[in-house]
Amino acid sequence: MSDLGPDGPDEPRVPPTPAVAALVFGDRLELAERFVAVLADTGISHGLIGPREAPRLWDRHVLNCAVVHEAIPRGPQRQQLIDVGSGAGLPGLALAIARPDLDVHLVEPLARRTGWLSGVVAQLDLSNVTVHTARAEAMWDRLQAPWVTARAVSRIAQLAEWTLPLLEAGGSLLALKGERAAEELAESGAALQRLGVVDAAVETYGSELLAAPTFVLRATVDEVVDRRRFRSRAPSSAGSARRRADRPRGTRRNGPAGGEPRRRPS
Ligand SMILES: C[S@@+](CC[C@H](N)C(=O)[O-])C[C@H]1O[C@@H](n2cnc3c(N)ncnc32)[C@H](O)[C@@H]1O
Repeated sequence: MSDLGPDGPDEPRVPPTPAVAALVFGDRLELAERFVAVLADTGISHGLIGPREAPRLWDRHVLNCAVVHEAIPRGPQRQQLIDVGSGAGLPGLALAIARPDLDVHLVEPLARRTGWLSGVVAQLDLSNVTVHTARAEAMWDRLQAPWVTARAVSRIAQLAEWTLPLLEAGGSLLALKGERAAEELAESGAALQRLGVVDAAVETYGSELLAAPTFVLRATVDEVVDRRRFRSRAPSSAGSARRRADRPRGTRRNGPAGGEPRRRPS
């Protein structure tokens, strides 16, 4: 792997490790450095991250994502986390490196991206990561966790539709957002409530460590969300075909609340 950029020897592609990275990653710093090196190399050459991002891979991407681990208390047991729309492994891989006590599921529909992600997981020998090639909605019957993360996937109302059914009762969606997170929450608070969110707030992480802190829109549910609240059509997967086959004849997925069969007009 070359550490020189495409513009020649004066243009280093792998950014130097900032001192603060050791505070965030502790004894996993070397793994984080290897992740940054892969991002700077095949992450860019495979188009998962823009070439202009190379100099700011640490502060704007890997550290910016990893500091969010503070939102997740350490418990006596391993916890599951589902990262939706992982792309180049952000925030999922950054969190899996920072927190080996988490079992991280990367959910990303584009096979080209999950192929790359699986390669990185193998290269870094990360035993706490599983990669799924699927949309979030296709995982509703297959994964459930107390934590779901996402960065730059969609606005919060749409993201909530896709991800809330992946949460256990009491679980939280942690959506990494820009500076306008509070505005987005104000616009979408009512929609989130309708979707089953009982508590939503904007939190900041990394204020003492990073030049620009990370804004997280946290949306919490108190019970497993009834998927019939959602407009999103079930994905065409073996799972949804099976669910359709299981459904009594004459009923529809988006039937009236309570799941009563919709009556045919006589
Ligand atoms: C702009 S990229 C962001 C990637 C990464 N999270 C980051 O911050 O660099 C958005 C990603 O979300 C994925 N995506 C879009 N809709 C999705 C869905 N319904 N379920 C899971 N992933 C989705 C896309 O394939 C894409 O990789």
